[in-house]
Amino acid sequence: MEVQRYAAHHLLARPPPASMEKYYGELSKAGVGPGLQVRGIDGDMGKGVFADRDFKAEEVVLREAPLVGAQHSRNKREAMVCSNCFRYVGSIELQLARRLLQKDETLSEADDASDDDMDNNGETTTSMDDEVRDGDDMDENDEHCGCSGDSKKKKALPADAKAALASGALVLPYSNHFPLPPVVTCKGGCSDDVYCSDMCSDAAWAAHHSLLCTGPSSHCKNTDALVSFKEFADETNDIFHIAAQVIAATMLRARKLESIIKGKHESALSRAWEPFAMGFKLLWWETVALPSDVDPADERQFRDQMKEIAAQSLNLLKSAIYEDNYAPLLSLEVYGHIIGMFELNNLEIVVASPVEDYFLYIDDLPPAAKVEAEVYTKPFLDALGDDYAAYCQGSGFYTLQSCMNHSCRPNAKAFKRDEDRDGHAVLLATRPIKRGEEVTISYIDEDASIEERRAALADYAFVCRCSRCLEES
Ligand SMILES: C[S@@+](CC[C@H](N)C(=O)[O-])C[C@H]1O[C@@H](n2cnc3c(N)ncnc32)[C@H](O)[C@@H]1O
Repeated sequence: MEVQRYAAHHLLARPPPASMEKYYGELSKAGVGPGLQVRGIDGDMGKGVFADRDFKAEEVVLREAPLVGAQHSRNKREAMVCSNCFRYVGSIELQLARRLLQKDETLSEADDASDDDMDNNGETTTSMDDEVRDGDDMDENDEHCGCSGDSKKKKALPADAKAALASGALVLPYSNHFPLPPVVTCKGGCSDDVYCSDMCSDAAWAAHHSLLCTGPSSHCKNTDALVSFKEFADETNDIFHIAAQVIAATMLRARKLESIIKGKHESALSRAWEPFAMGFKLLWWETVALPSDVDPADERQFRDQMKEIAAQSLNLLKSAIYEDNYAPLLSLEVYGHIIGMFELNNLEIVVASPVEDYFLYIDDLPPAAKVEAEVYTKPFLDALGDDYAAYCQGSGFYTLQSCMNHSCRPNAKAFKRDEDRDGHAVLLATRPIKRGEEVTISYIDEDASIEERRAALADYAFVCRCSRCLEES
């Protein structure tokens, strides 16, 4: 046990500046983040990202794929996207059918819930799940077009219309203007994940999915436990899905390295862990800010509940993929720090939907063509209501973006352009950035007052020391 604890501490130790700079230097030589350099900062700020050349205002500073990431589970049921690169797949018809079926399910769940409420004499309850569920408060991309379906007057669609959409028997006008890559199913045979190409399927399989697949060809030793782990994550916190990716990816890399560094499990594990060792981490349940609806007197109980939920999730994952050689990686301490790392570093994955583009296109057609097309499209738009504009939502950990410090006077921002239709993080310069200057983003709404900014940054567990906060305090 002591040995295991030591090994977990070893994994969680902050890498010394020299090995950190070597790691990012090698990434830079390999072409990751051209024009940027990661280096240590004086004081206790750890590391930051610096411009290695001048950037013009509005220029792309960084475009980077997530190291690990997942679509939020609720969103996964309505938007069908590649689990590796987050591009939409299939066809407009298939996407519409999925969305409509999901809407039906949500409505029937709501009916069941209102029946339950009646059973509870009308009382409503809040549970821990409300605190730990993640990603329900997306605020990007929520501009709606003027073509919103009329949900008040909506008529139920016949079931066969949805089936015809899903099977491809019903082709909507102009949908061929929005071609999507074909759906590639998981090579392990699970129905949880689909891909846009064999390349994406192979990449995910090699990186982590071979251990996290619930299908018949999975390499996981107990797929029943894995199914329970995934259901538990869906019910409590999506972030557990991504934590499992980190663990599976590290185990798979360590196995490969072991064949090179023969018999040295520990050094193979440390080397395999390196991409995540670099991420800034704190223990999840001790770090998250106390939600406003939790009484400060109940703080300990709140944190203990979060720890308990993490422990339950980890136990399910261990039943599925535990191996003695990687015991420290599967300790609660490391698991809690992986989730804490996401809390402090992750970026929202947002991908605009081709379904919204499609309805906007129909809305913009010349009047005669529009009337003709709407005979087919309007019933679907009405059935969807505002959901026609739902987009892909998820969360990802990005190697370079996660090294960027916050400033209330940032010089860069995360911004998806029209052409950015995948899960890459895209950062644009908000003003000219000179070579040698630190590249900073704002983690919060920087237009708020200093008090509001401080309160919002409590979620990230630090007191801001940017030039603006220093001036204003
Ligand atoms: C996403 S990480 C940024 C990279 C981090 N400096 C590192 O060494 O990995 C966020 C953490 O960096 C530190 N940080 C970022 N911006 C800061 C700021 N303006 N003032 C003080 N600390 C900051 C905080 O500890 C914060 O939790």
